[in-house]
Amino acid sequence: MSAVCENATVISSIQLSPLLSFLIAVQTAALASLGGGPNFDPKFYVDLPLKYPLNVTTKAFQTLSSSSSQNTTIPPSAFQQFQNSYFDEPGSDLPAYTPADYTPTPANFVPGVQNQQVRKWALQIHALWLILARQTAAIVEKEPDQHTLLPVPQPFIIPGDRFREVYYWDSYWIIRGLLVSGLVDTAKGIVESLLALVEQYGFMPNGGRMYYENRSQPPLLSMMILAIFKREQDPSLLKTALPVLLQEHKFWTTDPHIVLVEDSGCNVHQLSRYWARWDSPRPESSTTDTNVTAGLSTSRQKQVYHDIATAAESGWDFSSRWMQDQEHLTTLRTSSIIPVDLNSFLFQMEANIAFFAKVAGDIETSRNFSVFAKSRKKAIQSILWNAKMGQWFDYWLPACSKKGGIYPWNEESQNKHAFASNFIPLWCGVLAPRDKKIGKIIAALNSSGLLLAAGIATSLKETGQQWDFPNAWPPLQHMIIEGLASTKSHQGKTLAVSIARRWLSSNYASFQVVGKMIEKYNAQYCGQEGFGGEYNPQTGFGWTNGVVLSLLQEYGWPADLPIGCS
Ligand SMILES: OC[C@H]1O[C@H](O[C@H]2O[C@H](CO)[C@@H](O)[C@H](O)[C@H]2O)[C@H](O)[C@@H](O)[C@@H]1O
Repeated sequence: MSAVCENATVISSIQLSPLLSFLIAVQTAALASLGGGPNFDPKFYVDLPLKYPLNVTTKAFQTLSSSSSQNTTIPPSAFQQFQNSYFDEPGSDLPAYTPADYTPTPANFVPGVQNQQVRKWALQIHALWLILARQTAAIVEKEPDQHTLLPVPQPFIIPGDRFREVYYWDSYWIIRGLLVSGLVDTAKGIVESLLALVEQYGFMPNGGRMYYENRSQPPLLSMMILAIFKREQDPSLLKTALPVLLQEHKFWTTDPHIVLVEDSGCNVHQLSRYWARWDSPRPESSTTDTNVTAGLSTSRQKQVYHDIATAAESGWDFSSRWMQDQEHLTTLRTSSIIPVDLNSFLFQMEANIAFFAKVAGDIETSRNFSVFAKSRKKAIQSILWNAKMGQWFDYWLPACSKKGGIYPWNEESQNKHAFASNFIPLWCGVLAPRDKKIGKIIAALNSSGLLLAAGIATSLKETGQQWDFPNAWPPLQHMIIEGLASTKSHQGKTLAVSIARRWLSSNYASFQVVGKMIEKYNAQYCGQEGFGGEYNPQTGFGWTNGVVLSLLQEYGWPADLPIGCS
């Protein structure tokens, strides 16, 4: 039988807009002129709003570049002057906004929190929504060639710091927190904005910037809608969202995201992978990516750029999870991997669509999606589940597929390293709450080495990348805690409470020292922030706040239980 091998893969890349091409040139010039260092952030330059039309600004930049002596380096003072004269501050096109549904002390707020210190902290976090709420300035729609921002119809909550725009998967935990805070209309507004973006693009971009149009992020839109429905029981949002979710589902289940794998019993399964439509440096990190691929052949560079952008689509940018040698970005293989979490999220999306369609009275769609969910569950259990090890593993596609693009299955192609993602299917309801496998999964999690004093580590490998050891990310904690709690296992439920308490203690202790909430923490040591990756740790922080409020709502905090690091 003839085989199709990896080097035959075609990456179709979308076009870079003239505005982005220009801002990348500015970013490159800024690095040369101002020098690098830990505070140089390439994203800053592609977020700069232009004061004047693109042709005027480009001309001024050309004049500045050609007037600088010898090579291309512009003197720092001249660069700074150019920046001040021709650009507004990044984020100035996203004015702050006070959500109309905000009150400083919401009714029935985290009722189970009896400890007054913890209640005070919860209210401080609640107040942070005011700092993180934004709306699109009217000028963005009026002058689209001067802003990289994607305008959206409703105000939204940003993660914080350098993340000045709306993000896809972050919004799920932000919405969970907003619902605890009683900001239901704000939560609905975010969903309305995301639905508008999906209608425009056919998928939800990574975030609200032009440079995120080449990829998506972990697909949690249907979960945001479900969270609001659980609170409000109003079917109207489900009905409006249904056709848009069908569009999103198509994006994830057609070429190039769809992958076919034949199991040992000759059954062919459909699963999905991450795949960015991009084979150049990411505009927001162009100078960084160019550095990573220096010295590689052009075709290798394109492949690495593609797998870098694809890792950003996974939300895990970057991690040894996607690297062939567990160490170097040049060995990323992200687009040749079938991820456990992505397929579990899609199972959840399919089950949600089946439910939403039933509520909307569209019985045929509901039946079809129940079948899709059932088939995906079967595929997850056949290709990704490992009965011996009691967990699910990502499947690394063998280099060659059979004719028809069908990949063979073999156990060695499961990536047996410990990652927090190996336990995400529990959250997505892939198993029934009383499934016999649950005991084994809890044992596997307990012996994985990932459960540490201050949370669940992302992996066991310390690569210096942010989605690796010893970093502990809020969404991963929350999904595993809720996954364990959703089982009928007493042990699972007890473990969920224990992880939640340690996580809250660590976030609390850090907040008492730095006065801020951080995007990621250190799983090893209580109260310490995370580190590594291509940017400094960011504060704010949307999903961190959402997870804390959601856990406090669920578990409360007894009056006599101390919080913080003991
Ligand atoms: O600028 C580098 C990368 O930054 C983002 O990724 C990280 O922050 C996001 C916002 O909190 C989060 O969703 C993601 O999981 C983080 O890794 C961005 O999403 C990337 O696309 C971008 O390249």
